[in-house]
Amino acid sequence: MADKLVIGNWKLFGSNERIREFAIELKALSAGRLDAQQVVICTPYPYLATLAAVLPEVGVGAQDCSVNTEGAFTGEVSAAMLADVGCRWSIVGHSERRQYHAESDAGVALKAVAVQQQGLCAVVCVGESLEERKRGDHIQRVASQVRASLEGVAAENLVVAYEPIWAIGTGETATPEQADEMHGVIRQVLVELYGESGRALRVLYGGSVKPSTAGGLFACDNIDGALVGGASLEAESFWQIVTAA
Ligand SMILES: O=C(CO)COP(=O)(O)O
Repeated sequence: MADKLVIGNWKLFGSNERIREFAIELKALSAGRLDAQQVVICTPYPYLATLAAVLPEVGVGAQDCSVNTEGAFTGEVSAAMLADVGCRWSIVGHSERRQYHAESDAGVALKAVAVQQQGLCAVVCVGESLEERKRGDHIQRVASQVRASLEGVAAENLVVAYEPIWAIGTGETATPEQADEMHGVIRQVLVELYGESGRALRVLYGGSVKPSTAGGLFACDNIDGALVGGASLEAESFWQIVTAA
């Protein structure tokens, strides 16, 4: 498992029954080789506590978090609540949140701060659209997204995930060269923002990661792990990606 970090993002999938089956299957496949610091699963909110109970061998993560701590904010879930149910990670700024809920870079940064203030690790997502890549604007776009999405965010308990929008759920993975190039750019920005501690931050790749593509991506110097959507829903394919790390 080297020192890569693999995070599964279940998005809007799952059920109590599915999580219990998944736990049994993953325990059987992994036979004691799981490390909760390196393997994380982000489920919908209602299943976080179940996951923490049935699969303590993995880190438990949420897919979003409120900027608010408590109050009259119907429908929101705070970082303190996430911590309270055994959650140690939260994705913030996923492109699906940015697209369907109009989340801005500034809003994402506030969420990351809220997550970190409760001692959770924030997984901040960035990534360009297909149009931006075709125009040749992708490097500049992602660099500016990283800067703006990390405004006020600490280097401690921070992971950045590069997820090109055109590669999410499309079956079209970025090539290791495309991903490694962008990860190098992101690392440069992290050094700009945090000095030498920025160099040690983990930058994950996400977007159609499959057992067949994980090895090539993980072989790249700048790729510190993966944020896996579809392939994290089955214990077998998820475990194959974890073992490729
Ligand atoms: O959005 C993703 C993970 O956050 C990637 O999803 P897929 O792996 O299904 O492309």
